[in-house]
This record gives sequence, C-alpha cells and structure tokens, in this order.
Amino acid sequence: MRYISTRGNAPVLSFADVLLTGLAEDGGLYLPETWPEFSLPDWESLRGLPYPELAARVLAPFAAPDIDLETLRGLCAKAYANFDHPAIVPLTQVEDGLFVQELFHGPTLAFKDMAMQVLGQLFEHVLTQRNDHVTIVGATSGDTGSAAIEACRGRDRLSVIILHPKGRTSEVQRRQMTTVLDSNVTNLAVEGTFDDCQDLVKALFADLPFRREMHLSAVNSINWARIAAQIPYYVYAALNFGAPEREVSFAVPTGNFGNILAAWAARKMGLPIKHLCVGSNRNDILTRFLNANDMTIKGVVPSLSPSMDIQVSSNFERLLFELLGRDSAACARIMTGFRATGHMDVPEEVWENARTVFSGLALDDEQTEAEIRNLHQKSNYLADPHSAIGIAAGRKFRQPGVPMIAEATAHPAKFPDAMVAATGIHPALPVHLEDLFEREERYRTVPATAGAIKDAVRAAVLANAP
Ligand SMILES: N[C@@H](CCOP(=O)(O)O)C(=O)O
Repeated sequence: MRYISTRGNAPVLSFADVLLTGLAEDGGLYLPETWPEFSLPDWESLRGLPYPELAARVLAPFAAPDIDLETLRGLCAKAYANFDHPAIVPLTQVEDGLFVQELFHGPTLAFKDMAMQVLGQLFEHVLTQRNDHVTIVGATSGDTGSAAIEACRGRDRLSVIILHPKGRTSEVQRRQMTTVLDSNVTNLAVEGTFDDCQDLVKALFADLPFRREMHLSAVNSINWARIAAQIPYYVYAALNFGAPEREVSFAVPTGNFGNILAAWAARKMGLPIKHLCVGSNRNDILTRFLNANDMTIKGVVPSLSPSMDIQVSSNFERLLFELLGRDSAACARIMTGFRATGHMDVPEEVWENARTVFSGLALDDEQTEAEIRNLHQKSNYLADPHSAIGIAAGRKFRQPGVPMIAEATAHPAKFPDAMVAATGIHPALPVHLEDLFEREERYRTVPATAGAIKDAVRAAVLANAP
C-alpha cells in the first residue's frame, strides 16, 4: 500500500514511512492511495476471531508489504495482552436497538489505547529494523497524552513530548501523564487551549530543518497508523450484529474526528455501515457543519467532556479530500482558507454528500449531566461524559431494524467530579491506578509559542541522547 497526501505536494510513502513521518511535508494528511476492499467471504472469515487476530487481519492490507501478517499477529497479540476484558472491546445493550461498545479496557482507560498500544509495537518494530530513533511530539486534550506515554515509556528508540492545555484536562487525566517519570517522557503544560497545542505541533512539523534534525514523529490521529488501528473495532462490532448481511450504524463522541473517520474508512472498505453520528459538546463546530454547513471556528470553551474541547478537528481534512473526489488542490485551497479566515468554505454539494452518511448532535454540560443521570437510572449504565454524549447522539438518530452502536470512549473514573455531580457515584480507579493521587508529578509550564516548545524538544532530545 502506498500513501498520498491530501494536499498533493508531498512524497508518496509506504506504511512504515507514513508511521514515522506522521504529518505530510506539505501540511496535509496521508491516506491510502486506494482503499482495500473486503469481499463478503473476507468479512465472514473475520467473525468470531479473537480481537488481536481480527485486528492483525484488518491491518494487513494497510501495512503490506512493509509488515507481513505474521509479524502483525505478534505485534497485535502484545498490544492487547494487558487489556482488562477478555473481549477487549465488549458490547452491551442499553436500550431497544441501542448498544454500547466499550473501548476503555486498556491501560489508560480510554479508546486511545486501542490504537496507541499497537503504535508502540509498530514503532519498536520499524525502528529496530532501521536502527533508528524518533522524537514523538503530541498534543492532547486529555486522553491521547497518557495513552501515548504509556505506549512509549521506557523505549530506547523513542522520546515522547506531550503538550496538554494547562488546567483544561481532568485531574485524573493530567496525573495519568505527569506521574510517569521515565527519562524518555516529557510533559509540557501549555498556556493555551488544545487547539493551540495542536497548532504548535503542526508548526514544529512545518519547520522542515527542525523536523529532520529532531527526527520528529506524531502519535496524534494526524498519523495514518492511528486511524488504521482504530478500524478493527468497528469491524468487530458490525460482525457481531450480523454484518456483512446486515447494516449497522455507529455514534461516536467526536473531537479531532479520528475515531469516526476510522468508522468511515471501514465503510469505504465495504463494511455495511448505514449511518455515522457525531456527538459534540458545546465546542460544536462539527455539528454546526453537519446541520448548517457552518464550519466556523469559535473560542474553545471548557466543558464536562474536556477531551472534546476542540474547534479544529484535524481529520476532517481527510474526509474533505475524499468528498472532493480526491482533488488535492481544492483541498489545500479550502484548508488554507480555513486557517486564514476561521471559516471553511465547503461546497454545497460536498456538504450534502457528507450529510448522506453523517449526522451531528451537540449537548451542553447540563444536558450531558442529565444524560449520565438518566442512563444510570433507566439502564443502570454508568457512562463517562464523552460516552454519554455519544449515546445521546445514537438514540436521536437510531432507525428501526438497524442496530445503533455508541462508542464508549473513556472510563467514568477519569471524570469523577462529573460522575458524582450526575449520579452521586465516585467510580473507583482500577488497581494499577489506585495510588495515582499520591504519585509524584513532573511537568513544566510553557507559553504557547513555537520557540518555547522547540527549546523543550531540543532539551528532551539532548537529555535522552544515547
Ligand atoms: N481528544 C484527544 C485530542 C487529540 O486527538 P487525537 O485523536 O488526534 O490524538 C485527546 O484526548 O487528547
């Protein structure tokens, strides 16, 4: 498989190179040159497989020829070995026709582990083959950071520097990052929003000499490997509900648009997905777009679901490129205009086309709290604020005869204040995180400037030099 940039002006790369490159050199995002299509027997052959085996087989066409199926099997087995549920991504029913798929059974209690644990293995494999080292710089609104740190900590060939928006994650989320004291891990609390953090990461990648000197790589969902490794759980869920003979729909709490894009990719591969529902909080740029073709950046406001406190959803660019018929010049023009004006000029027919598959629902904090409470009272299900928003979106858009699967993206214990306010229950952290609040924290506060982040990256790389 070869990969091309959405902006059409970067080298065409193989999977292993895309993994190490992260963001394309023209500022675009990598996508497969062609979409692998699975036939009916291909899908059927995946039904009933243990999750790691299913994941390896779904990833195989994306990773070929760089990484073969046998190697992927080994990497996926290791990636999912420490999940705390035998099914890895269990499904449960909450209402008539409405189901939940739990993606938070990994080490950091959020869906990010599903791909990040695989990425840790992939990096190790490719870097060992090449006898190389990379510096990962990532931005987080709460969950990506700890998942990336957990996947990379203690690995000689990786340095990891994570930018989080100071004071804008939950305390559990912050401590999950800042209490990891391995020497290859650096945490920066940026005086700004997640969008500032993400822009800073992109600014570092745009400085090509710096990027090459530091061997920068990405673990955010701008890295195609992240999206690829999120496709298998959609396949697993759909097969459980009768695909490929029967259609299913998904509802996904959405911030950077990576998770739901993975569902869309599964659809492109031939999985019978009828509808995709975006759940947002008050940072509702995606729902405004889907409802009224209004993709206009407003200030990021803090909410009960901090991981979705995002206005610039990076992966929307990948969908846009596809909906524009893969016209990279048009995609580059629209994206440049968006960053210059704060408004994305999406052609009417592209918007109409998006609405044939996607719908959006936004909940404010009050509605989110009510949703958590009602779910608990009526279905005896404890959903974290992000998952609750996804479930509400799923309920709104479910259709008779089509199972609606809402993705539960984080464990409620990551957001104790919101859970107590909504239900009076303080969900316990699992044993391996029980002493989180007694652990020493290490992080540095930095201004939201590229200069400050570059200095921090240089220092981390020097400190970690072999
Ligand atoms: N919601 C994310 C923000 C970054 O998203 P990513 O999927 O691009 O890594 C978070 O919790 O950090």
